[in-house]
Amino acid sequence: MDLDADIPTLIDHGAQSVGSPEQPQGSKRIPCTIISGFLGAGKSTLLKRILTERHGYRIAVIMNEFGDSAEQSIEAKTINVTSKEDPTVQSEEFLELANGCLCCSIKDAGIAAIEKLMERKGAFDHIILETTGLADPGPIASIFWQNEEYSAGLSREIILDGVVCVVDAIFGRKQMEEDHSVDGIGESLRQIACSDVILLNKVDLAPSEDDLSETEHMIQGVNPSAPIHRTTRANIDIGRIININAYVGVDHLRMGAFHERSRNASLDHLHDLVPQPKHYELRGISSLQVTVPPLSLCKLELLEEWLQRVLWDGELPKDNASDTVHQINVLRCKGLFVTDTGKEYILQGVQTMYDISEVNGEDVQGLPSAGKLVLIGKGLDEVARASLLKVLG
Ligand SMILES: Nc1nc2c(ncn2[C@@H]2O[C@H](COP(=O)(O)OP(=O)(O)OP(=O)(O)O)[C@@H](O)[C@H]2O)c(=O)[nH]1
Repeated sequence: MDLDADIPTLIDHGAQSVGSPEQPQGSKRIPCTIISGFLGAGKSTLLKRILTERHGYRIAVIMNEFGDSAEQSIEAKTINVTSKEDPTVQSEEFLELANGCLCCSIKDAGIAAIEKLMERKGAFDHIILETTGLADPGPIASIFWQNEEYSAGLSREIILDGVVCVVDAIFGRKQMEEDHSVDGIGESLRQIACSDVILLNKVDLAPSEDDLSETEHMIQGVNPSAPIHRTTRANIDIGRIININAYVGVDHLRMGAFHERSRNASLDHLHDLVPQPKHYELRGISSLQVTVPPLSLCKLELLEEWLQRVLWDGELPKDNASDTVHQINVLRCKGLFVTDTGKEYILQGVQTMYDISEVNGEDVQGLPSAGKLVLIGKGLDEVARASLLKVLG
């Protein structure tokens, strides 16, 4: 199943930030894609494909290790000397590949690896970061927002493009059904919840069409907003997983005491993304989708307060009629809001962080008559829906 029609594409038209530092003239930020995936689902197969195929993109791939997956099987044009201290020492941290890609091995995870890579700026146009070993992509996606060091420096150079999850078509369903962890949300479900694109890989091994459909149905139940692409040996048009601009408009975070408005942004088709509301729950994870009518600015503020309560305090605002605490754990949220004054806003959020940014006037092509809101996480039941609808009503 290809759900392209439902892709929540957020397109950057070079909109200017509101309340955020201006981009230096002529500097274009490098998009970064995070790849997560179930054990054995085909992440390395996908990366190998990216590093070897002639796709025309110059991609820097940061792998947790390339000893077994790349070095032996990929013909490198050069093995670069990268030691600053002693240029005669070959550290083999970077491989420049025949197809124009750059392969980089993470020994020091996260920011340090990206910083090191950025020393080679100009040699690539896109970064792909593999998260093997870091099963939950949420925290790594959030370093693009929350890490002070990162925000101060690299976020001016790099922008989160999207999170891709590779799911095993054979064992994926079982992994999701049996998924558990101490806080009740297992790794595979977190990965699906946080994804912007899903590759259902190993479809050649699937016993039947029904079996694949059932897995897709389960994935969609957890994350209705991510398109699913069926693949064999991770054979995917690379344009479907990179430059998807899933996070455009998110430069700054709002978390705890942070209250920064971020840059403008534009979007395309977000209003088409949400299928009809239905409640589907898998190990406590479900999604809540609502159509949001045109809002007054006052209503928009009330909606934002509701979101803050849910994202930051992990509970619904208390109903006057009862003292019951209704706990919520949101892993991912996204939305489009339209105001009665003709403005559009997009919401993007990962875990406790979110950003609401106004869409640039010139980027609004035919104002949709209504907005949408999608929340993915725990506790998003009918009580949560009623509470949200009360705010919107
Ligand atoms: N038949 C078939 N085999 C596949 C497919 N994709 C990957 N494989 C094989 O499945 C095995 C696991 O694939 P990897 O790409 O190593 O999976 P991974 O997600 O990187 O695995 P971990 O890093 O161990 O979690 C390898 O033997 C691949 O050759 C596919 O679509 N069909």
